[in-house]
Amino acid sequence: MGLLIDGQWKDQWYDTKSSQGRFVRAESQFRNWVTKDGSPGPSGTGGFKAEAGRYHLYLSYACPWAHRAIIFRKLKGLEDMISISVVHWYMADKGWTFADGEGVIPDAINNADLLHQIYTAADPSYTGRVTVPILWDKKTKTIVNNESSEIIRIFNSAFDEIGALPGDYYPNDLQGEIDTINESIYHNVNNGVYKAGFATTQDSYEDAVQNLFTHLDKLEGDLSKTRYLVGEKITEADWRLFTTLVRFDAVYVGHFKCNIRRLADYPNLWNYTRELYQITGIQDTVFMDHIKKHYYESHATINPTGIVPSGPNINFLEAHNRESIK
Ligand SMILES: N[C@@H](CCC(=O)N[C@@H](CS)C(=O)NCC(=O)O)C(=O)O
Repeated sequence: MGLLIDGQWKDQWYDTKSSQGRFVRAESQFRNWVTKDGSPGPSGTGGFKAEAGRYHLYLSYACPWAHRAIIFRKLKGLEDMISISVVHWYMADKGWTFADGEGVIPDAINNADLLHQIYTAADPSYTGRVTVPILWDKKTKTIVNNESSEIIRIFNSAFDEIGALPGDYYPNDLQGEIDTINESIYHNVNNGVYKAGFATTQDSYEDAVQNLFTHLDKLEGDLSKTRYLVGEKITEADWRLFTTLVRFDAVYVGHFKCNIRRLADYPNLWNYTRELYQITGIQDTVFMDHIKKHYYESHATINPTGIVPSGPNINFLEAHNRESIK
């Protein structure tokens, strides 16, 4: 684990000393948008028109943020239009790499061995974390965007006129509600598990884990009343929650010590997770092997032996009961 400083790689773990043991996630820095006509999006500069074959996604199958992008590429049928590379699950002193391994898809665009080479290819003096996902423009040879919440919005609509599948997961009339739910779930659940797992003091861990379960309990209640987070339609908010829930019992309960309850102990959340998992194509986006090996092997400060637990056995294909909830 490390970061780039003025384009030079430095191997260092997250600094929690300056934040009293709390884990604070850094902001993503590349914030341009691909749009239908190449005009600028909500942030950054223009020049990135939606074109088949022009863009490439750098992914990790382990990472919940990258998983959002994999899901939207699948839901919107963008697989022939947007090519991908997939990093190795093991992230250590060199950061993410393209070392040989099952499921790894080498970088055929920039021929990088290490993911940080993609950041310096875009900006030779880049300072910041080297994260996935990354949306790369083959034409101008730069990073368009490295923020998953924006990459999924790009995929949701920018390619609609050039052959993307129908489906709007961020419809106009629900945007306010989706944004509000996202904001809470991001801080308390998506990032909440990391705040518990990466805490380096007992107090910061306890604050984080209690807060996480307060919010999971609330979501359990909400999902007893509505089938999806924003009512009867699956939206972006559901997919953003899904990538954390699908990892919960396999990784967050054990490795991140989020063990007050398991997902399997929440009837509504667990049925809801299985329903989303069973939607056409979604199970092909879940790589449990990369997920478990990444967390348990890569975080040496949390799990120094690198032993990956054998269990739990989770059957995401078991029938769910969500049709009964309207
Ligand atoms: N805000 C970013 C976060 C992405 C992120 O933190 N990805 C993790 C993998 S799960 C990563 O690449 N971490 C490497 C690091 O922080 O050095 C997003 O949502 O795209």
